[in-house]
Amino acid sequence: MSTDNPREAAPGRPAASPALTPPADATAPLRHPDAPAPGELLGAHYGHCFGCGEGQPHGLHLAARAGEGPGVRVSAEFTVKPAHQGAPGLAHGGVLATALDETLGSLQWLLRVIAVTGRLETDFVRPVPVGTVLHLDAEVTAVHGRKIYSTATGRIGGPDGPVAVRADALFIEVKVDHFIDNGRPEEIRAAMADPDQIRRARAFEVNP
Ligand SMILES: CCCCC/C=C\C/C=C\C/C=C\C/C=C\CCCC(=O)SCCNC(=O)CCNC(=O)[C@H](O)C(C)(C)COP(=O)(O)OP(=O)(O)OC[C@H]1O[C@@H](n2cnc3c(N)ncnc32)[C@H](O)[C@@H]1OP(=O)(O)O
Repeated sequence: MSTDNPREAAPGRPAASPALTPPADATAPLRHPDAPAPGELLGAHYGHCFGCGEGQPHGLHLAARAGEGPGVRVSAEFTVKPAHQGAPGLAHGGVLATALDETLGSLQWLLRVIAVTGRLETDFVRPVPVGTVLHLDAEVTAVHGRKIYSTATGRIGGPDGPVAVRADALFIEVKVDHFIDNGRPEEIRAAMADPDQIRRARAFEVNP
């Protein structure tokens, strides 16, 4: 994985908006003691997730791993398929934003909190052709109460290749009730009847 700072790699890039700038009293993120080990595949948090689920034929099938080294990091790979096109032979920008969102979301496995995306700011730096393997890295930069600040890059040509897309994000911690109260009842009923899904949901919660 490249160690360069994605912000430094982007001279002239405007600073993230104030909502994505951690306040002065934000703290460094803590990797939970029961977090997956560095290098471990994280698996899907929900089988029908468009980003990571195995049950979505045209989904991204993003496979994320717990990051190596210090900090709260993950890496992931996403292969751009013909179903992901926007322009002929090129990935759709919204699909690339989804890949960044999903990679950032998978940081929750390491924090062991459940959170949803509140804000996602994306830079599209280079076009991404169909067939590309996008090498994604994401890291939590700070935590303030329920607010989780994070950043991600997607590189082409290899884990140290040039940055094609990048994002800064704010995730907001929620309880599992967020899904139970808001999701369509049939999917919620099915998820709650699936012991494997309950186990996956609990893997995110320190105090389920
Ligand atoms: C049994 C069923 C189990 C099923 C689940 C199974 C497993 C799931 C487990 C984990 C999931 C794991 C991985 C997921 C991986 C990837 C998925 C991709 C992630 C997504 O794709 S997820 C979908 C898109 N996402 C949404 O669908 C969110 C819709 N939205 C809301 O649901 C609310 O909007 C919410 C909850 C965000 C906040 O609502 P709220 O009422 O709880 O909190 P409140 O408004 O008080 O905000 C508290 C503080 O955050 C600040 N704040 C809030 N929003 C902000 C914004 N947008 N910009 C800047 N600051 C913001 C406030 O300013 C305040 O800041 P302060 O504390 O400083 O005042």
